Amino acid sequence: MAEALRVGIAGLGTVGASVVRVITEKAAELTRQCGRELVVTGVAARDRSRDRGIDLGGATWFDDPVGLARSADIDVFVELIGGDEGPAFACVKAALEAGRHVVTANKALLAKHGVALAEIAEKKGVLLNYEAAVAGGIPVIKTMREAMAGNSVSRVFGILNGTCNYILTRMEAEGLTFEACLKDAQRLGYAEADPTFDIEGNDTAHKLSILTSLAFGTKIAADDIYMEGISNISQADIRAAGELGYRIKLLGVAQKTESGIEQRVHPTMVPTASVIAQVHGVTNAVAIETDILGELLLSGPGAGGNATASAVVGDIADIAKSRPGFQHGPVFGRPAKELRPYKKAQMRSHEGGYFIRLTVHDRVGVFAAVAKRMADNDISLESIVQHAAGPEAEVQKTVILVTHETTEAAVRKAVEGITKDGHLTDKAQVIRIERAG
Ligand SMILES: NC(=O)C1=CN([C@@H]2O[C@H](COP(=O)(O)OP(=O)(O)OC[C@H]3O[C@@H](n4cnc5c(N)ncnc54)[C@H](O)[C@@H]3O)[C@@H](O)[C@H]2O)C=CC1
Ligand SMILES: N[C@@H](CC=O)C(=O)O
Ligand code: NA
Repeated sequence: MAEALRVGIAGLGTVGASVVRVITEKAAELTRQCGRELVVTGVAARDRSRDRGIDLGGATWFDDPVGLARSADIDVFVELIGGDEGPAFACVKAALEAGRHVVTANKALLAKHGVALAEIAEKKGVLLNYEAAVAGGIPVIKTMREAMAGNSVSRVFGILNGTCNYILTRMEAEGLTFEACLKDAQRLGYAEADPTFDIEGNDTAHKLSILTSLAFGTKIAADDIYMEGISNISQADIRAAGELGYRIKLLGVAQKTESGIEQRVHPTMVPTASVIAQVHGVTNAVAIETDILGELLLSGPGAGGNATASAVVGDIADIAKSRPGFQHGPVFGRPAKELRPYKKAQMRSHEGGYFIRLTVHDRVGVFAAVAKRMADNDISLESIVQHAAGPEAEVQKTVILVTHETTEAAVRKAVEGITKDGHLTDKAQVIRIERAG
């Protein structure tokens, strides 16, 4: 049997501790599958005395993750610290420069430094594996990088953040508040160390930027993503969506358009009957549309210790099985130096349907004024619903408009006009509708 693969793990939190547990509990099966043992020879974390309920065996403890990254006693360095700079960046770079294979679950790091790190990995002839960084346990990186050779992707989109999908699902199903659902997501180990990254869309954007690069062969451009989170989605939006046959999901979407690549993250109305609308709780889903394969939808657990550890251990096992000259190819599917510059499509030219919820004064002429602003901007309406609006029902009404296909620029202009007309009692809520199978 080949020599054992020596693994160094930095970060022993939700994911790190689960990875150690899986490697320990599944040792015999992993050895059979990889043809060699996986042994954790070194670990680094902040608090040495904490009881994590895991068996670290004879692993050497490092207070400094960079020291572990450079250790001669590891073959693969696993980064599970998090963050796009600081210790995570320093130790991944150090490990690659020292010629160690790297496995990471850190999408924030890859969104910012992925191309530069890939260049180092490719120069050094080592692997940089990151399956856990996008959609947790779903094998979407392997699928896009290895199983779809020759396919040209036109659109990739999905539910990429387990915390947000968990919050939206429970708000709808149980009528709970946003805050209560977020607290539970944190308790269950789904949320980022700073949960604003989840709820404001940054985490989805980080993941989307990686998928965009794999899909279109472009450099990662996370800063060019249009982004809106779910923190201002209310029970009123969820109810209104339901009445009109939609469900609200936080989607990340990357698609080819005539003017470039559109990358956007925002709450989205998807038809209740679509498959993606049936993706509940912490589950993620990624839809990929290509010329050869057609439409592919992958779904599965997107966050949490076990789901994420499954992807991390899969990446380590790939390294255990790899032999020089028989590796899975470049980090982002094409050699890092050959990734093309990313050409951004402006959000104002986005085309699609829109849901617009207006809370208006209940007085003569308001409905007609709203309809006029729509017509002035060439926006044709699929439906208009008017309701009494909550406790102020005597004096205000809710008007919900669903548009046919139009442009973002037209909708923004119409809503600006309606706001200027002075009929609104609250800020207009605009949610994009996505075509989804
Ligand atoms: N929790 C989840 O469901 C998922 C997490 N991820 C990613 O996995 C990574 C880890 O996430 P979690 O385990 O949830 O975070 P966590 O906060 O539970 O664990 C992070 C660990 O890193 C340690 N750490 C911090 N600074 C350190 C330093 N200077 N040296 C050594 N250790 C240090 C902390 O003490 C902690 O043990 C992050 O990049 C996260 O985005 C990816 C997919 C899912
Ligand atoms: N915070 C993330 C963890 C996985 O990437 C999420 O909720 O999806
Ligand atoms: Na994954």
